Amino acid sequence: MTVTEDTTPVSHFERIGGASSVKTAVELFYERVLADPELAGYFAEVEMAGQRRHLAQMLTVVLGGPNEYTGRDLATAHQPLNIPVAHYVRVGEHLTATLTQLGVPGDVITDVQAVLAQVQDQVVAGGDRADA
Ligand code: HEM
Repeated sequence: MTVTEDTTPVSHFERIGGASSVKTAVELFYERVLADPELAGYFAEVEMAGQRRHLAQMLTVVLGGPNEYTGRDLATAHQPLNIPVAHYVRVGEHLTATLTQLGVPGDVITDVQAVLAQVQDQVVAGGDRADA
C-alpha cells in the first residue's frame, strides 16, 4: 500500500532539504543562466543578490514551503523584457537541469515544470493574460 505517500503532509520543500537546498539550486541555476550567451544579456543590469533571493522565495512557494515572496508579480517583472518563447524554454531547461544535477526527485521536477507551464503567459512577450 502506498496510501501514506498520498496522505502524509510532507511538502516537496521539506523533501528536498528545505531552504538551504533551494538556495543551492538558485545559485547553480543562475550560474548556468549567466553562462548562457543567449540569456546573460537580460541580467546585465540586474542586481543578482536580490534576484536570487526573490527566485528562492518563489521556488519555496512552488515547492509548498512558506510564502515569504517579496518580489513583483511575474507579468510586471517580465513583460517589459519582451522575452520570446525560445528563451523561456531555455530558462526552463536550465532549471530542470539544475534540479536533476542536485538529485531532486523526478516527481518534484515534474510538478515544478507544471508550474512553469502555468506562468508562461505572464513571462513571455505579449502573453500577459491578466484577467482584467
Ligand atoms: C520561467 C519562469 C520564470 C520565473 C518563475 C521567473 C521568476 C522571476 C522572479 C521571481 C523575478 C524577480 C522579480 C522581482 O524581483 O520583483 C524575476 C525577474 C527577472 N527575470 Fe524571471 N522568471 C522566469 C522566466 C524568465 C525568463 C525566461 C527570463 C529571460 C529570458 C527572465 C529574466 C528575468 C529578468 C531579467 C529579471 C529581472 C527584471 C528586473 O529586475 O527588472 N525570467 N524572474
